[in-house]
Amino acid sequence: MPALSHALLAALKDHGAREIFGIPGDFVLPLFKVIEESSILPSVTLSHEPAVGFAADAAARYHGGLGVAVVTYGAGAFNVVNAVAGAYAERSPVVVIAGAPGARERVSGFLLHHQARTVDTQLAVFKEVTCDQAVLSDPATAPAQIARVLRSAKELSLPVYVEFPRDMVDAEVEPVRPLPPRAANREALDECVDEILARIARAERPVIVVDVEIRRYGVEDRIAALARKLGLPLVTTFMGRGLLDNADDVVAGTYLGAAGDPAITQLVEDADLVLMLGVILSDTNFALSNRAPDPRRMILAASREVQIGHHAYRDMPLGDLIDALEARATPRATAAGLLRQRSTYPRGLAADDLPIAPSDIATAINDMFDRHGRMPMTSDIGDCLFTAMEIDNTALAAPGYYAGMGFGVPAGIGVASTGLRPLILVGDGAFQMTGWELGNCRRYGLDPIVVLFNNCSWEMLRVFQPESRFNDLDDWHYAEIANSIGGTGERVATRAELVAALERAVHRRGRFSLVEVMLPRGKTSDTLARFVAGFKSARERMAK
Ligand SMILES: Cc1ncc(Cc2csc(CCOP(=O)(O)OP(=O)(O)O)c2C)c(N)n1
Ligand SMILES: [Mg+2]
Repeated sequence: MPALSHALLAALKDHGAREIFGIPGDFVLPLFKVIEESSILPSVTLSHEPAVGFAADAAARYHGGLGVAVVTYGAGAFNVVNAVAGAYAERSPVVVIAGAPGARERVSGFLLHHQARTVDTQLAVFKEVTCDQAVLSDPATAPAQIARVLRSAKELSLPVYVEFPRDMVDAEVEPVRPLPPRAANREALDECVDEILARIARAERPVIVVDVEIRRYGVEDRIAALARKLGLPLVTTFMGRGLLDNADDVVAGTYLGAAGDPAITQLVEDADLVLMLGVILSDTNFALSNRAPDPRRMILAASREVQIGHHAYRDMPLGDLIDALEARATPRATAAGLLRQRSTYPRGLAADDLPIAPSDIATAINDMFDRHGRMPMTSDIGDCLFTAMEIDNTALAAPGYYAGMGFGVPAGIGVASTGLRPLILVGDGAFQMTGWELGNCRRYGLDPIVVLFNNCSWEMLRVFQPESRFNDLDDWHYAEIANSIGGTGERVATRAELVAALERAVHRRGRFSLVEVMLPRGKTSDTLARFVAGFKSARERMAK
């Protein structure tokens, strides 16, 4: 019989994990030894546990499997809670494996180091940010518990928690037998599909809106095929930006309500049927809608449910639904109707001596992608994410709903660890939180390109509260620091310098490149400016 540590690692791999991110500690040292020596999964250690969580989250978003974060008991585990909360909010299946005291320690009578209120406080905290939990303290039940939580992570696309007492690493157990996926009830599925297709047939101006769950459940290509067959226009939400990046004939643009492309906004808000697939009904996706989502003209397929008007079908996996819709849909209007309008993105930045504005960065990146091909992107929260809306529809992992800072750089390291070369967008405030993780790139041979928006400001706060001096950050000269932690940094202040530095970064391989873009305080991207105007007018309307 295998040791529990080996059984768990093999099960993670069987369920779609591709790598492990972590930081060891005495409560997981024996487990980390097995991880490193068994090589069942490659492992990457980082410098601070929030980054471990962000990297595991972003890796899962890109390879479509499970993200894995291994941390020590207490101090390590509590450090990763915020990243796991963000993964929960944005439907990312991260498996948190946290060390814990062994059976004898628990009854030693001592208060244990790293313990908070009680020995089980860690489990109690993670119950709030995971969909399922397992404590592997009994060899007889451990394999079944592992099978259950890993199926939960995959089926619900949500984080799960595995507590691994340090005296269980070598415990002999049965191998983990994966549980069968839970399919939709066939009759309910047929009834649901008939109702959806009937609603589409009656609609005169239907539209499809997609969001992150279509990637989490691997159905992007099938949805593109469905949109083509039905001849329906399709847009992404703010959170869903970058989805269907290989289906330019299908994606008309991104719906941003009052802050977006008016033609896209009209497509959604004038629609008499909005088919929402994998959509998170969040404020960041819909708060700027001129017309709030209306259940009478909406079908929402998300979280294994399909809501039509005011009734719902339960236990309806998105993949089963899309397969059944695609199989039973009859072709409609010509595909030409798909792209009545497609958003256009700025190109052709003049390489001149003018100072740089945030939207110039988007134009320079569009030009770079045209010359060298699109790169997978990660972004932090800040004006960099709003600027990303002006970059052509490219694969993107960003905290567009949870909106937690610190995600961008570690997420980029997570994506780079999957074998891709990402372009990372980050503001100076967020970089101050987790940007230093770039110092781990050299030992793993990772060479992401980082574009750092240095406005020496918490600019997203300043636009709402300009009178506060706490928004004035100091200038830390990040490019200089990059050179001392294994990368190459360049500081640019004109559009010509920006274009040249990006070109050098693309050709520079084997070490990370950091392009520190100097921006004036008070100047935001065009998209953020429209968002702020939209939020302020929405707030004024609510105040009346
Ligand atoms: C973990 C966390 N703590 C605080 C905040 C609150 C916040 C949202 S945006 C922002 C300023 C971001 O500054 P940065 O320089 O990165 O970007 P920019 O605005 O373009 O200049 C803060 C402090 C959030 N969202 N998450
Ligand atoms: Mg800033």
